[in-house]
Formats: sequence, structure tokens, C-alpha cells
Amino acid sequence: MGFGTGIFGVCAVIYLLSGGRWTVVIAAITISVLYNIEQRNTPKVAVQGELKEVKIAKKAKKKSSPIYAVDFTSTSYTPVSTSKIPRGSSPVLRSRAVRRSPKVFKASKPIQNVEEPSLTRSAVNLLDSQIYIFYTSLTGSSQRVASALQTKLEGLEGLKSKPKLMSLDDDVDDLEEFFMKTPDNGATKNIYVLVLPSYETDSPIDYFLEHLKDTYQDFRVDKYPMTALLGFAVLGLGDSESWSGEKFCYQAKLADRWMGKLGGRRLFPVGEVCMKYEGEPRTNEWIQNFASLLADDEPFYIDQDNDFEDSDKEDDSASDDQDTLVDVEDMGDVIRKSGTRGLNGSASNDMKEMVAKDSPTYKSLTKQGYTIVGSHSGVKICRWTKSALRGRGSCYKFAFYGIKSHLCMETTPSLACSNKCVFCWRHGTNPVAKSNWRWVLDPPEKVMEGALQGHYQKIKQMRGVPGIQMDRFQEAFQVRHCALSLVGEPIFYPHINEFVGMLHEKHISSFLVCNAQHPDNLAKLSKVTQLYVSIDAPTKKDLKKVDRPLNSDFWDRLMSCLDILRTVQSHQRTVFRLTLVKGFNMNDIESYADMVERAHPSQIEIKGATFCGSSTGNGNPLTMQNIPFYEECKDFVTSLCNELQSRGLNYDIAAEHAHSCCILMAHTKFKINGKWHTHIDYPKFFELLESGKDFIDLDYVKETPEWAVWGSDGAGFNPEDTKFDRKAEKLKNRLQREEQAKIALEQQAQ
Ligand SMILES: Cc1cc2nc3c(=O)[nH]c(=O)nc-3n(C[C@H](O)[C@H](O)[C@H](O)COP(=O)(O)O)c2cc1C
Ligand code: SF4
Repeated sequence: MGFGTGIFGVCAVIYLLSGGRWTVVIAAITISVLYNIEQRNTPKVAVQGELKEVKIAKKAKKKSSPIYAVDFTSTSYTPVSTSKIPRGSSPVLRSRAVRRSPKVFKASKPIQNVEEPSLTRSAVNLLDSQIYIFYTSLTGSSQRVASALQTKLEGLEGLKSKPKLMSLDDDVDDLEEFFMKTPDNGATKNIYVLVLPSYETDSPIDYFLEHLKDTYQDFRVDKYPMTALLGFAVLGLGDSESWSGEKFCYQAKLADRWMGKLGGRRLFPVGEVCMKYEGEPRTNEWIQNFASLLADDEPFYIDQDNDFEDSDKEDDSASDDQDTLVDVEDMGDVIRKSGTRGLNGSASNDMKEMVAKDSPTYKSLTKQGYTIVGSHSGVKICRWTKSALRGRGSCYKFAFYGIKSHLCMETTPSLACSNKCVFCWRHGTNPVAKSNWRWVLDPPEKVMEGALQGHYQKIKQMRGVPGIQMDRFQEAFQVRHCALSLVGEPIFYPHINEFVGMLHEKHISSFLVCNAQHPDNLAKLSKVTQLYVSIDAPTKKDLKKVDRPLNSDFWDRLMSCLDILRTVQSHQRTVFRLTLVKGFNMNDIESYADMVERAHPSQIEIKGATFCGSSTGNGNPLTMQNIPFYEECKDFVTSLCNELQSRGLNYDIAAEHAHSCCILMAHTKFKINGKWHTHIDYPKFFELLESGKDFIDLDYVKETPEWAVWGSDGAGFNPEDTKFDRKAEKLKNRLQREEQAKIALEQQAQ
């Protein structure tokens, strides 16, 4: 009986009992309505009160949890066995799910705190879990693959419980038992692996997906029931020939998405296997990789908001803390305190460590996501590598030179630099030093091993991030390119030639960026795949303003470097790198042209500076007004091109990557038969290198793809990657949420 019908009946009775007096009826109605409001509000207030308590309890728990007491960006962390995975939904919320009280409340999201590290370590060994393998199959392939998975996991050393194989159609009577609640196995936590085909036509999978979606959208039940699991993974089977693009394995991708939305922690990227062309060898590969990662206790990035958002932070996460600016040559006390080692690691009282473990610099760099290798090198996974792993586009170097970002490692063997550039996004948190190497020196083998290890560790941590593409994830474990830039001055490292040689031995290409302040080191540099020189300003006065160099003869050093490029290093593929900052270095085109005339670089990369947030204490004077628009960069490049051509210098605009506000000019010798050839033929580079013969920049070129050529429709965006519009995505999600809330309120009012 509804509230309206009930009150009508009661009114009729009161009217009769009171002898037809309406005043009595009105008073009764008022009391009844007030009472009803009270009844409706009381439990709601209680729920809010409980939630508040839960939040406070969570806060307290978070503070005391060893997870939050540890800086996970540090590689020196040793896991404490009592570490707990932060859980999103509390026991209070789960018990409500069972009661199914028809109240609207906002379920709490899995714990997140942007200031905390975004990694979590497994509280329990994954091998201690009970694994459930769910499958559904119309023509038998998924069943076969699921059985193969069970067999493989059964043989896994250290696995405590035998994995359970369950058909979603025959063995699971009630989906709620597994996908609204999860089986209670006492202290043993559960892992779900779903092996799912996709069917465009009606099939039982539709029903299963509907169930997941309904659970998520049902305001009466716990929105995050899958947080009770230790984790999940989905392996999709499909047919990429008949159902290509979005349709390929679409139902496995949907299941992966809904499981994540329901609070599940993704243990491994969703597998997408074409049974027509790849078949069982490929499913076995997924099974093999999944099995080996089960035994791996590497921490995971927390899947926050189902919209992993970390990549852009790299550029603006620098600390404003003036205290973190340490001149390495003056690190004195800090370094002495940490103990010293001599050259090549031998003990000596004279040698300091460039970045000692207990120094503020170490703390600041690790906080920004660097892994410090040895005592003077660093590695960090760049935002483009993360983006490419998710199929969301590579950096401009893919458009210009064919570098795939998910195969690229960004590292430096020297964290110290001799400039304090105004646009440097490190905001001066890196160590600075003038010239000679005066610190403990790590051998190149140690730097190489540590850099690769640090890089692969960070890649591995990405395995739970939504949208990671299986193929790229696997490929990423074999670095193919090394960007020697990051922070500091790589050429400063006395063993730079050995280090580069070791990269080449592994067939890893080398892009080395130097700041044109160390002519001696530049002259001695051996062959690299591409040699960059930063040209930050066209005149001595401007260079002082922009780079804030430590060496007083900075201009002479730059000029010497230009001469070296034209002479000793003319065999290299050389690139000028210009970073445009409005109000600092965008005038005086003639002086830039003078420099090009002096050095004869193969190519010129022009990039608009990016804003790294305002600074207070570090003397960085940039504001948004100093960041040029793409149109302004284009105008600058056109003027420079005209100036060079008017002097008879054969340069032209070759390629662009509008997304990064970056344009490439090249010497016209790279335009072969009317087509730009700015891309690099990497196998050819190694072949030439190994032949021992002399060779030059033109010997290992490849044609630039049409989408990257200057003026193309794509403006440098590879059509194979999905352009990810974060704002549009967020707006869409918000509208969806508002619509759901409206429906929920309407249902409640009925
Ligand atoms: C009627 C029909 C519709 C299909 N629709 C899709 C689809 O939308 N996307 C896809 O990737 N594969 C699709 N497939 C391919 C199946 O998912 C694939 O053959 C899978 O291996 C079948 O698994 P099963 O043998 O476990 O049923 C379809 C196959 C059939 C027969
Ligand atoms: S080249 Fe630089 S920006 Fe591009 S992927 Fe490599 S490290 Fe990242």
C-alpha cells in the first residue's frame, strides 16, 4: 500500500470517528506527515553519520598504514609483510548491501588522496588466493582456453588452492552470489579471471554484462562489491577480421571496464585475442604472462576513478621548495654526512656523492617519480610512454623520427646541470654544478643495469591501469630507444661514450641532448643516433636571462659548441632544439639564423614552452603569459624559415606535432624525390655502426609518414591512436551520473 492510499484511508476513518469534523482530520494529517518525514530522515541521517565515521576511521587507518608511511617512488623500499591494500568500501557499506535498504546514499570511493603516492603493494601474496576462472562459450573455444588456464595455474609453484573452473551459464545459478557479493572463503581472498568471447548477436554474455552494469547503477546495493576481491583479469576472444576496430572483443573490454568500476583491482591488462589468426599460441602467451605476474609482488598503480590520471603531472609536480635547490658543489655537510666513496666506488675521503640518499635533492627527485640509479643517474617513465601504453598517442618524436614512446626510456647519467633554465619543469630541484666531474663515479654497467631495471619496474607497475594495451605492454619490456635528457647534463658523465656504446650493443637508439656548455665533452662524444644541442636564446643577453648559466663564459662555450657541430661532429645527425618563451626568446630571428649558419645542424626542432605552474621561492619568473600559442610558434618558424632561405641556406619546414606545440625544420637534403625523410631507419643505423665504416646523417633516413608532414590534416597525430579528450570524457561521465541520479530520485518518489 502506497503512502497516498494509506493516508486516504486513515483520513476516512478519522472523519467518521470524529463525527465528521474536518479540523480533527487536518490536525491528524499534519501529525502524520511530520511523523513520516521524521521516519524518512532518521535512517538517512544515521547512514550519513555512519559514513562520516567510516571516513574518519579510514583517515586514521590511512595515516597509520605502512603503505602511506612509505614513499613508493623510492626503489629502496622493502615491503613490510603487514602492508594492507586500501579498500574502497567499508564493512558498513557491505552489510547494507545485504540488507538492501531502499535508501539513496553515495557509496564511498576507494581511498584516494592525490598527495599520497599512487601505488599500492599487495597485502597478501596473490598465490595464497582462491582463483575462480569464469567462462562462457557458444562454440567451445573459451571453454578450452579457460581449461588451459586452469591447468597452467594448477601447476604454479606456491599456489595454495586449486583454481576453480566455472561456466557462467551452467555452474553459476545466481550471478549475485559472485558478482554482487563474493564467496566467503574465510581468510583466503579471491581472484577472478574471466574468459569471454564476444558476440554481436544476442548471447548469454549480454545478460552477464547487464548484471554488472545493473549492480553498478543500483542505488540500493554496494556500488563497489568487487573491492572484496584481491583482483581480477579478463581474457577476451574474438575475431578481428569480421569484427574489427571497436567491435573486436568488445564484450571482454566491457566486462573489464565494469569489473573495474565495481571496485575490482585489475591485475593484468585485458587480453584481446583473435581466434581466427592468433588462436591458442596467443591465448597461451597471455596465460603464461598472467601466471608469472601472479607471482610478482611489484606494487600496482591504484586504479583511481577509473580514469588513471597521472601522466600530465610530470610536468607540473616540481616542488616549490627553495630548500631543495642544492648546488652539488656546495652540498658539503649533507654529502659528508652520507659517507663517501671514491672514484669507481672505492672508498675515499675526497669524493662526494652527487645525490646522496639522505639529501634533500634525493628526496625531491624521488618524490617527483625519479628512480635514482647509483649516486648520480636517474630514470623516469615519461608521460608519453604511459600514454602510448594506453593507445593514446606517442610524443612528437614518433611523428618526426618514428620513436614509439612505449619503447622509449628516458634517463640521464648525470643529474647535475650547469644551468637553471626558466622553463625547466624541475624548478631547480635538480643539483647544479659548473664544469668538472668531482664526485663518486659509477661505472657505466651499473648505470645501464639500474636504469633498465628502474624503467621496467615502472612499466610493470602500469599493469593494472585501465586501457593498457596488451601488445604494447609486452613490447615495452624491451627498450628500443633511449632519450638521454630528462634532467641534468648527460654529456657531463665521464663514461658517456661507453654508456652510449652499451646502448647500441643492445640495439637501443640514443638521442642525446646537451646544453652547449661543455665543448670539450662535446668534441669527444662518439657516434649517437641523434645529437641535440639546446639553443635557448639568440643573444648573449637573452641567454643569460633564459638559461641563468653558472659559467661566466657561457656565451663562448655555446659558440664553441656550434663550431664543433659544423666541424668535428659534422658526421652526426644534429638537431638544434629551440624552446620558445614569449617575452624571453622569440625575437631576433636574424641572430637565430646566424647560429644555424654557424653550426649547419641537420634539423631544427622548435617547441613552445609548457607552463609548469607558478613559482614562489625558486626565482622562476614564468607565467601563462609567457607560453606561446601554437599559431605564434608557427609564425616564428615561418619567419625563421624565410630568413634562412633569404640567405641561401637550404632549410624548410618538414613536420609538425600540433598536440605538443612542436614543429620540425630540416635541411632540404632530407627531402628526397619531393618527400620528406626525417624518420630514422634504426636497423640501418646499427648495421652501419657495426660495419665500422664512416657514415653520415643521410645514410639512415626513412620517409616521414603523411600524417606528420607539415600542413597535413592529422597535424602529427597518428591516426592509429585514439585521441583522448579528457574533458569530453569527464563531461560525458558527469551527464551520465546526473541522469542516473535523476532516475534514482524519480524511482524513490514513486
Ligand atoms: C554470430 C557471431 C557473432 C560474433 N561477434 C563478434 C564480435 O562482435 N566481436 C568479436 O570480436 N568476435 C565476434 N565473434 C567471434 C567470436 O567471439 C569468436 O569466434 C570466439 O572465439 C567464440 O568463442 P566461443 O567458441 O567460446 O563461443 C562472433 C562470432 C559469431 C559466430
Ligand atoms: S622521446 Fe622523450 S618524451 Fe618521447 S617517449 Fe621518449 S622520453 Fe618520452
